[in-house]
Amino acid sequence: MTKTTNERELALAVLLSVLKEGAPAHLALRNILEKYQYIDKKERAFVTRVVEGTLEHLIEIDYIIDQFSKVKSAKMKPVICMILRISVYQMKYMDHVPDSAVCNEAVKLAKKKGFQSLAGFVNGVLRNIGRNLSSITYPKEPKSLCWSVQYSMPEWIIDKWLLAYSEDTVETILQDIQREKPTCIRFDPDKISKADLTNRLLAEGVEKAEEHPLLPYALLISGYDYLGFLESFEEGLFYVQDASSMMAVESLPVKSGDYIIDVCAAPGGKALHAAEKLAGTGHVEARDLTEYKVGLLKENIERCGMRNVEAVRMDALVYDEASCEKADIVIADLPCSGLGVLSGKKDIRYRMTEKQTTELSQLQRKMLSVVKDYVKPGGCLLYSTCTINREENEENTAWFLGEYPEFVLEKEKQYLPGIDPCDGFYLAVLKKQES
Ligand SMILES: C[S@@+](CC[C@H](N)C(=O)[O-])C[C@H]1O[C@@H](n2cnc3c(N)ncnc32)[C@H](O)[C@@H]1O
Repeated sequence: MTKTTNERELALAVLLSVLKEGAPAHLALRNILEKYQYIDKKERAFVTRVVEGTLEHLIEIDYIIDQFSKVKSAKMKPVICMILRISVYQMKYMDHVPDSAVCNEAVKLAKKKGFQSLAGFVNGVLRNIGRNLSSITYPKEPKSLCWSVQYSMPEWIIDKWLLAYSEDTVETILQDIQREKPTCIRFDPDKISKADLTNRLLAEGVEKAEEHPLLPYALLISGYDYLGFLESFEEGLFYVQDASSMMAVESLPVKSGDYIIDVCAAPGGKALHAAEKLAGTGHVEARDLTEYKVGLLKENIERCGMRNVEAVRMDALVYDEASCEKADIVIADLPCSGLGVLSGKKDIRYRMTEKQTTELSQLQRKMLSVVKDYVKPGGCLLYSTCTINREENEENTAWFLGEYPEFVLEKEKQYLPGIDPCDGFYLAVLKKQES
């Protein structure tokens, strides 16, 4: 087996686990890169690029395959379909890989995976695509179909956004989602200065580290292999988090000594950020539903060396009498459709359905009506999601204010990808009146 085949085989394994078994892409990719730590930086970059690129262009790739294959992609054996997909991605988007090499490797991989009898089919479809790639015609209308193929976004999502935002805004969002972006990290200026952290990162092999335009304690970094390998990460000197998500805690009136409950806290971005704002005082109770999630919280608390935050297993849907009117701040960063973070999590768009977004908005309402009681009079409830779906955001906040007039809206902001310099994110700060 050649090294090249090996990389494609790893990409194939990740994509099958994502698109066939429903594993989240970032976790499936991380697991395989951790398992194959011995492969070099270039090979790891190839696997990452093929996985992310194939997901990013999946609808377009299937459209291309379906132009040249009698058996449509939806009807193919999953392994064969996925081999064709990663191959079309390389042919269309990786100029340095010759089409003939892509075809040969695809045929070898099909045989290796036990599909000897379909090797000719794979070869025929790919050679045909290779010959005609530059003359493929794309749909021109309706807009949602045209953009669906161009930006590989399911049509129902585009239709939903077109109802909420202008055409220009929707196209800006779609373009931004396809753009390659640096990773955003948060650091605690009380622990390390920006200059010292930047120097550490550059010394550890990160190519670029720049201040984020929204926040002085956020850096945009790029040109690294795997963050988990960096000593500065292991030492807890930074936390990977988008700036929009940092704006949630940044919008809160956190003061020394506050008691804060984060009802859906894992993996801990906002809980740890709030604990940092407390500067060693007060207490953050970081809750989540399962032992696994509480484990993730504990890992991050430990790595960041925080003492004023504690991970607790608790169901946000079940009323906790002991918390009634105890918290200065309740953070409700609730499960959502994730349609604001499609740039980093490229697979969400293929998993989420319209029906699920409605179910999620109902779930969010239920959670809010339970956890609102934990806020002290005069305290605040933060409601946030990483989606740009109005039903889960502004509409839920309007519903909440109608149901619970003891709360008033202090702040509300919808960040949009491409319009704001960050992911899509929604936040509402709701203050509970004193009387
Ligand atoms: C958007 S994520 C939270 C992200 C987190 N606030 C952060 O900043 O890192 C939503 C979380 O809600 C948790 N969750 C889902 N249902 C829950 C429930 N019934 N009770 C508590 N947590 C729940 C999920 O496990 C997930 O970790």
